[in-house]
Amino acid sequence: MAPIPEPFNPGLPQNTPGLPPKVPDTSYPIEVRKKLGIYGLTPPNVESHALQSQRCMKQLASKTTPIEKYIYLSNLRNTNTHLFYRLVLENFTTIAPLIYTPVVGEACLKWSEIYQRPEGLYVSYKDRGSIIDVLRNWPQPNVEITVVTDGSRILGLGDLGVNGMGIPVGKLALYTGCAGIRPEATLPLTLDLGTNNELLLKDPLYMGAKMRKVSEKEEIEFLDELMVALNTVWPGIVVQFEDFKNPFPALEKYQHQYTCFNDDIQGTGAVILGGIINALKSTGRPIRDHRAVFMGAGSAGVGVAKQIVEYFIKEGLTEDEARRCFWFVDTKGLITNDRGDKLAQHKIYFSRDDNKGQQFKSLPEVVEYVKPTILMGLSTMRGIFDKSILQKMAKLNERPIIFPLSNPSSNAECTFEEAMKHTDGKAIFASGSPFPPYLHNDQVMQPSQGNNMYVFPGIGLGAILCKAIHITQEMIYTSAVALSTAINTNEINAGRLYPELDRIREVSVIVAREVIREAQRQGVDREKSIRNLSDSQLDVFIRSRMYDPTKESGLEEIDTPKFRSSSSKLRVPGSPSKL
Ligand SMILES: NC(=O)c1ccc[n+]([C@@H]2O[C@H](COP(=O)([O-])OP(=O)(O)OC[C@H]3O[C@@H](n4cnc5c(N)ncnc54)[C@H](O)[C@@H]3O)[C@@H](O)[C@H]2O)c1
Ligand SMILES: O=C(O)C[C@H](O)C(=O)O
Ligand SMILES: [Mg+2]
Repeated sequence: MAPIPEPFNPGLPQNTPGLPPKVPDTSYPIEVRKKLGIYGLTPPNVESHALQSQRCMKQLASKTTPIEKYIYLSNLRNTNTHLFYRLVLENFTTIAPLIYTPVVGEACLKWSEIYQRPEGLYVSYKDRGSIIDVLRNWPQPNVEITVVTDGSRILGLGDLGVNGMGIPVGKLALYTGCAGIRPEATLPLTLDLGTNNELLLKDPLYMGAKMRKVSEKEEIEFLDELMVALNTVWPGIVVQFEDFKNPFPALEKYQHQYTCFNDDIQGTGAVILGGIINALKSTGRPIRDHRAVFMGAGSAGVGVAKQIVEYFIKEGLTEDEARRCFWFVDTKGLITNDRGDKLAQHKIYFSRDDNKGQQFKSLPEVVEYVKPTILMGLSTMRGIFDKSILQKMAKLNERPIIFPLSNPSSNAECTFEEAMKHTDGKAIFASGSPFPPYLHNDQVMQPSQGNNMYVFPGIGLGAILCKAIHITQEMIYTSAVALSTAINTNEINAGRLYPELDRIREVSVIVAREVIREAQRQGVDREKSIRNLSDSQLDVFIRSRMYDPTKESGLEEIDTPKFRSSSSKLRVPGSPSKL
């Protein structure tokens, strides 16, 4: 494997291709420094992890803008990965918004300006016919998971072309942070299929091809080659599709062929179902009496509603009754069969046929007509849940469910403060990006964050560990139910819909366990040796496979057998057979 060409830096040791880099880490004992041949490259004192963290958090605090903090953390991840992840795990609620939404959105917008080094792999349309050769240039041999985007719909920020690389990088940092996938087993992948963003096409600093986005047919032909190439270089690799403008064709085509899922349709569907199960319980209203208005009928909106339909059916509604609990609004208004335009395929399932010829052009009209109990925002439209809509929701409902889910924060349909103020604290709330707590009538109200980061790390980890052949719809659904049960009594009493974020590793273990169990029930697991483990043994097994940056000694560099992937080489505790 070819190493990533490093710029000449006389102060850094040479790395061995395929092995973790030698990092002059100030916590390494003297013997380790000597064994690694890096003795003398660090100041003499051997520091504790706590002291290192203290210095880093001070340095982080000294950066005045979010983007400076993002750049600082990126540099740390690239120069001392274990220290970076120790910091992430100790300070998850502080650091997640800096490496993920919302700041990753700003980083993508400015990617051409802030770019310093390769952090993932770029595959271009002109590489078709030889995609596999580009993949083989990636220096890590044991890749187990990739997050792939074409940058065409980055959060709610639109088409950012190859500047979208921040998203695979950020999602995979959460895979490592939240689910303990080893950093060297992750591959951030960005496809340069062109861009329709005029500003980027004119920007001399833009680093992608100055060509318009290829056609849908050309895109799928390219993806066909990519999927074969990925599975040839890293057989069984888990592929997470992310932030594609039109993700439906790829998901339909590949979900029964490869180990893959779409995070925006399926991951989001699962995380919102997990939260809505808890929200519905707090309204005390029977399920069949709920009416949901969805602002935005894209991949995320439809993905979320379909997942909730499945839940309503399991709770006793017929499919038709369940489907009819949903009203979708897009740029043209309420989606109806007789609106007069040709509906995109994914909108047809929820299109209304009971509007008696009436059409509703705006959200206020739809809210007036439907009298919803649930308002979901996946429209990218900042502020569309305005004061009058929120007041109306509070008038209609004792506890209105209001989920402004668009990312980043600058695209949210309303803020937590707005939701609390205009519903007099009655809203049951979750947003895609984090908001600060809000003081209402002397009570500190805590917002919930309905972001797919609660499930995708556990789904990926589960799929890797059981060596899933496919990631089935049932595995996705199960991840949602697992998430809904992961919340504890204290969190429920504090009004939360999701577990506290600093318990995210525990949550990922629960999600991974249930995903593995579902794969086993469906017979799509290739790793049969873990079938007989009890739930608690399975949890021990999962934890044993999770990367723990506090346990890394530095000797992995010279101790090849320890350079491992999550799914191979280690023994299952209590299991006689080697995996
Ligand atoms: N919270 C999460 O975990 C999560 C997950 C996935 C996506 N999202 C967010 O959801 C948003 C949408 O993502 P998507 O993948 O569905 O995008 P998409 O482009 O597929 O869909 C966007 C939808 O919004 C509608 N829309 C846009 N402008 C509108 C307007 N002015 N009035 C009415 N409707 C309008 C479009 O018609 C479309 O139906 C993004 O902001 C994304 O960040 C959040
Ligand atoms: O990236 C996120 O924060 C969530 C989601 O995948 C999105 O596209 O907004
Ligand atoms: Mg996304």
